[in-house]
Amino acid sequence: MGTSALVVTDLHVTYPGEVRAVRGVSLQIAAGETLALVGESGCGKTTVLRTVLGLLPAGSAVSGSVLVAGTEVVGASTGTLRTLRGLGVGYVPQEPFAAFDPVRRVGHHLAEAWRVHGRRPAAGELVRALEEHGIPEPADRLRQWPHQWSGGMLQRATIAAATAHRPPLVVADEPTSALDADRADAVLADLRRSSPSLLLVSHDLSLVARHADRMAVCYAGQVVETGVAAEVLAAPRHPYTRALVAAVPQPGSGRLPEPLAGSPPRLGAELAGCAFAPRCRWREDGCDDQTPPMTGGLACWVVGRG
Ligand SMILES: Nc1ncnc2c1ncn2[C@@H]1O[C@H](COP(=O)(O)OP(=O)(O)OP(=O)(O)O)[C@@H](O)[C@H]1O
Repeated sequence: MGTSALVVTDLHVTYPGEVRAVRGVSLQIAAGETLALVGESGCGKTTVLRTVLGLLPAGSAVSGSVLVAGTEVVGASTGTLRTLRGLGVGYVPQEPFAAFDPVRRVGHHLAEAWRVHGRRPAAGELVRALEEHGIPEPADRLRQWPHQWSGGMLQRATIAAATAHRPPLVVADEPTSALDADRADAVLADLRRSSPSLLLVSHDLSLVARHADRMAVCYAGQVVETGVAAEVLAAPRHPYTRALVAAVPQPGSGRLPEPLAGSPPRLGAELAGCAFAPRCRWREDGCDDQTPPMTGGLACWVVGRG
């Protein structure tokens, strides 16, 4: 078997101010695979992504291991991380308009993917990059300003920049949340086609169902369930995953969405027991005592036993 695109082992990240955003996350992405990281706002998805990119704010405490195509990110030098970004891992941001400098032409932004590595794109390389992502009349388009492009086209240009050097892994943080459903599907299809392996952060479970091979469900900085995306979504096992799925409207099913009551724990303190227990309808005595271990893709004292 070849080297995995990403192996995260027992990752802990604490931001300055004692915010324990990630608490013992382990993940693996095989070559060719798309893994979706899902969960409510604040559960630590972006923090995992920032760690993979080596872009945590100064003063953050990190332990564990993050191997990107075999290269250790945790504790790596600034130089190693700079080389890794773009060559080892490409990044697609959430908001394409925010990613582009409004007073620079699109071609300038795209060329930056080469400049950061001390290179200059060869003649025709920028045009080819846009062509590969279905941008019509790329030579003319390169000379345009970001505001002359649609959000979907700009997001294809960020994908072109992220994959310019064919990195083995691409990470994308809610890459289609600013797009309508049709454009979102087209952009996701483009992203998957051009990414050898993909870590996709998304809160949109229907998008995950259509585009991810596997998924990991995150709650309060921990992974509580992981598995084949279609199987997890069709038959969620963890009480939190069940609640997430039940909260999604299913047009035509005759079933009303059930919003998840309560809020996640504050991330300042050590958590005792299962972090989801205070919101869990299956909670039993003992759930608060110890954190359930991840066994067979599930971290739950009650469901895991049954
Ligand atoms: N620079 C920072 N300093 C301190 N706390 C931070 C910092 N960045 C994020 N946090 C906190 O860390 C926790 C995890 O944030 P993170 O952005 O990883 O969550 P998320 O699941 O990606 O949320 P969202 O879907 O809203 O982006 C949150 O409580 C957040 O407020």
